[in-house]
Amino acid sequence: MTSHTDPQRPALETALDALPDGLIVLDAAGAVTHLNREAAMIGGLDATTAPGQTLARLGAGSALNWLPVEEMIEAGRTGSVMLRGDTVGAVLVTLRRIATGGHVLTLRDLAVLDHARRQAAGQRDAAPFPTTAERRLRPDFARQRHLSPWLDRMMSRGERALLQGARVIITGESGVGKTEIARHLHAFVSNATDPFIAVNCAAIPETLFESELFGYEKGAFTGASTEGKKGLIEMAEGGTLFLDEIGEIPLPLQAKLLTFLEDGMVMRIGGTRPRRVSVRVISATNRDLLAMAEERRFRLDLYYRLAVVNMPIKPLREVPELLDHLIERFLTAINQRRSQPLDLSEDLCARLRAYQYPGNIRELWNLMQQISVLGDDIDELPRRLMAIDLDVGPVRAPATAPAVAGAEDRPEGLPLREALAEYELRIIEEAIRIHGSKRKAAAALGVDIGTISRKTRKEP
Ligand SMILES: Nc1ncnc2c1ncn2[C@@H]1O[C@H](COP(=O)(O)OP(=O)(O)OP(=O)(O)O)[C@@H](O)[C@H]1O
Repeated sequence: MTSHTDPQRPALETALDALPDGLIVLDAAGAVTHLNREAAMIGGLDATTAPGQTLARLGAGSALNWLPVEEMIEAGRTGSVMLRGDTVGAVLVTLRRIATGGHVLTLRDLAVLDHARRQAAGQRDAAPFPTTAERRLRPDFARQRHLSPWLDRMMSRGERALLQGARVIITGESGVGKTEIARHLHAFVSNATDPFIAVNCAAIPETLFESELFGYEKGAFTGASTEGKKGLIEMAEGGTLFLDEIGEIPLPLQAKLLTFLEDGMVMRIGGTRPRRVSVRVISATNRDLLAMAEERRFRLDLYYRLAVVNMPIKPLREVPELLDHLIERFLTAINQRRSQPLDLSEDLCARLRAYQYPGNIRELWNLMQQISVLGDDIDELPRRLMAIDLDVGPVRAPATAPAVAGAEDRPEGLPLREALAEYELRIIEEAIRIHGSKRKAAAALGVDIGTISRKTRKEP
């Protein structure tokens, strides 16, 4: 290893930061001399303050319990040990002594090794495996449920439903975390090796839908593989099939999906023999499926097969306790990648809290990454954030109006679309009442004044 004054060091550090495994080097006194980016990610460690610290001090409050490694060093032992943490999962740490009298530690995330093992065994996954940075950003649902009784109730509802074998549909605006919730529900009821197959129904071209979902037998059509191919439903055998954006599924395919949901049998294209497949189905949408059913664009019988239990997820702007937590969590994640920690000014924090996030959690993460790049430069920061009038203050949804109009929440006797319009009007009127003018209410709700005027105009 090179010393701090070695001119080669920046190049070497860059190379160490590109390693897929975590690497920590300790000197003979047990102080950290090097800690690469992956080690900071996997271990939840702060790379900026690491040099010179002992593992015991550095590890206090980190994502992993480092005690077994400290004990090995103290006992003069080397070898491998498995560490665990709340949000990190299992990490294999290997300790070796080096000629300087110090130690080198490598950190390998077991989830990555397990994924590689399954790939080698031919059990391909539909989605590429996320990087450690992405996985470290995965929601800390235990903490979030503690902070938000509403989220806790909703998650418990989903967990109970799956335990009882009922199908769940997760509804809510884009970016509220429907996919993450589906992943959590899957993990809650499955073994670690059970497949979770996420299908984005909006992303599959209509012509390929049937073969992707149901697979085909060899020679089923020109261009078909000579081996035939399992569809995504079969790939989810023994695990969970997550049908995201279910509202986008083409009508003819809806009938075929309905048949599968009713009898659990899959017929590949060109096949003659149906196969029984045992999968749990979770679906999600940001569309109003009942309104689509009224317009004959979504089959009502399919809706009732999929939506035994509904999990309506609130937009981020209506869950301020989660917003604060996420700002903090994303800031920590950003700082793990920076050499100089990002310090958010009070003004910027207030803006991040007041903003209405039409793109929800995805937009918050995107904004925070932009801020990390642009710094506190007012001229450069996204205009939508800087246009907020902080004197007006944020409007959260009035307590009288439910945040998401779930089927069970709608006023007696009103069709869903009218019920939604009525909720919207209530929220707007409440904002006008709180802020005293339509202009201020528009600013607080993050819409333009024209929208407020139009929606509050009384029909003759
Ligand atoms: N509870 C959460 N805590 C932290 N990050 C979250 C949480 N929920 C979602 N995210 C992050 O926000 C982004 C959007 O989440 P996700 O894809 O689950 O939303 P979605 O509702 O499924 O969106 P879409 O409807 O567009 O598919 C992802 O980067 C995800 O990791």
